Amino acid sequence: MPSGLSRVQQARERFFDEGRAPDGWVPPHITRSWMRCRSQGPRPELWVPMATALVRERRHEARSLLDCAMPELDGLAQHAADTGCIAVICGPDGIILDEVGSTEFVPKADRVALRPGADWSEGARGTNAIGTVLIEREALAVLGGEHFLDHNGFLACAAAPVFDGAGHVAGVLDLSGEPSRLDAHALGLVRLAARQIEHRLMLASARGQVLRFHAKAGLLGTPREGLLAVEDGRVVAANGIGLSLLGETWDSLLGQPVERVLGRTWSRIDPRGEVLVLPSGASLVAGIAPSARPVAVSVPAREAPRPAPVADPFDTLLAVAVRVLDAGVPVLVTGETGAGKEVFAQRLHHEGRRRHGPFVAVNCAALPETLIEAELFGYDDGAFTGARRRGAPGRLREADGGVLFLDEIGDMPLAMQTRLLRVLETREVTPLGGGKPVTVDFDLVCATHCDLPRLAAEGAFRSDLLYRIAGYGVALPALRDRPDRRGLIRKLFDTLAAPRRLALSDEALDQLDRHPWPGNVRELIHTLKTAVALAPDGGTVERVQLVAHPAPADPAPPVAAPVALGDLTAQAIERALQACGGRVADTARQLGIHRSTVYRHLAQRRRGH
Ligand SMILES: Nc1ncnc2c1ncn2[C@@H]1O[C@H](COP(=O)(O)OP(=O)(O)OP(=O)(O)O)[C@@H](O)[C@H]1O
Repeated sequence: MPSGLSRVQQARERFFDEGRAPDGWVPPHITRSWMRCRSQGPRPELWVPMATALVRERRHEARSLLDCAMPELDGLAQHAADTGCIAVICGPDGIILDEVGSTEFVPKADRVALRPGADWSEGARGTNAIGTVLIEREALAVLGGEHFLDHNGFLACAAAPVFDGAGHVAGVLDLSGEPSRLDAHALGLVRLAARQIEHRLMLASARGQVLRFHAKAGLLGTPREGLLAVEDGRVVAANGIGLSLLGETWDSLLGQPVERVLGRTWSRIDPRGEVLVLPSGASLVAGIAPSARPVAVSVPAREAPRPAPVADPFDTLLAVAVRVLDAGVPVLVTGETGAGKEVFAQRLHHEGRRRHGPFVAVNCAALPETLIEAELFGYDDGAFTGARRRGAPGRLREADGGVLFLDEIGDMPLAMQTRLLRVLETREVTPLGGGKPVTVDFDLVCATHCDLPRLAAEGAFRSDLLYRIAGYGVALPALRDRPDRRGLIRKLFDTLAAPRRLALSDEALDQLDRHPWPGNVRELIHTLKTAVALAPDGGTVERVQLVAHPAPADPAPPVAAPVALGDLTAQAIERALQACGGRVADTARQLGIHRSTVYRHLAQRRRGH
């Protein structure tokens, strides 16, 4: 379908390498989207699957959209299967709710997580047909290299918004395939199907009396008619066709007295149809639609077209934790470094009741003790003399209405623990400098690699705070203990290797599966990235380079006692810190460890451990 792929290539070079606007080289909606995506900064490289139970819940929430879309999806399924594409329907947040189409394309779509439960908003995936439609609010195509992220470059997608009667996007319908397979009619097809879904959705859900109208009498009663819902003499909903027939927009029309729009004679309209003379002098044929009724929900929601993947402990833990957090209970996530505690917290936010509020993450080990108080609780104008004279609200207040994530909570100094406890008890924050207390409302997620009950027993952590933050505990398993380890390794490899079309040999998979992974998923991702970087395009990774770690089951030699290892790590960090002039980021890079490990070391040094 795309002609001029090289133009896109040139546009990419202009934009990504030279920082120049790609105007005229790609369609204007692509330019606008690239600009938005660049200003948002980097996005996660990997897609973390949504728990199956949560996908089911999303589908239940969107059941009227799905019921109304089902006839169109069934219609598109055949077209998609014949052309080697898939058709998907998403909710208003860009989460894919259902997919149908070519079984041949599904595994390829899977590589980039184009599947139910995945988030295809622009914020998550950069420029793509679904996410860009949600922002541009019109049907459009995104072809090959027009995708913001390189690894989506093998896709060609055409999508159209589905509007409800108030002009909100209720969902997005999308056709996706490889550029050579998506035909020239795809955009017209999704646009037409989206209109039909809107028509059905409006008839099924509009309040009041629904009027149908068109300039041509023969189109009355078809999905190409205009619809207007009237309640208490005012317009409460309209479909897009109705707006264009009347020359209105949702903003100009909703809430208006119906006489203003349709003229005095509107009340004479009957079900058989009547000629209506508008205040503008134009005439339309109008009738009354059968009374609105709630959409039938007896049809069971469609299940995802493939069997559920091997049980992912992350998924199971997440589904329960979301419910607990949504009930206002603080969640404490524990697990080894790199096990995915922060990813878990982000997903709790993303899938919980506060998903539209902020996600504010504070790494308690990364903040110098002198700054942590101001950073968390904020300060009033004049609380400090010198550089920053204006006040700051503090991270706790920034989290209002959202989720506050306190990472490495075990490293929080005792004085700060006391203040935090007071905030959690009173739900009020008092900024430094004696300002007035401000009420805050957030859901709390904390994480730690420490044994908090032991710290509490030793007096290094307040036990009353421990009870407050650990309303519900989630212990993330280490990678070596995960039953789905092989599947996870393969999935991460496939995602990272997709742009290079690499395969992973069974021997390499066995080798990865046997490794003890003390650095958990973080170490696995680094290892896979290195393997992918070293392999030739289109080849097979036969062996991977692994750092030698003593396997946990190995009889450990006496010198490798954990304490001695801990000391060795501390010495290595100290040496690297010295060599890097105390710069944490450089130190972490030199040692190939995460910055938070260095910060944690510094925090322990501060506390004299
Ligand atoms: N289930 C997952 N799928 C994909 N990537 C993951 C998953 N879990 C973790 N990761 C990746 O592994 C890395 C480490 O994850 P994260 O920072 O959440 O771990 P952590 O337990 O908070 O580590 P630390 O205690 O060292 O801060 C990140 O790059 C993250 O993107």
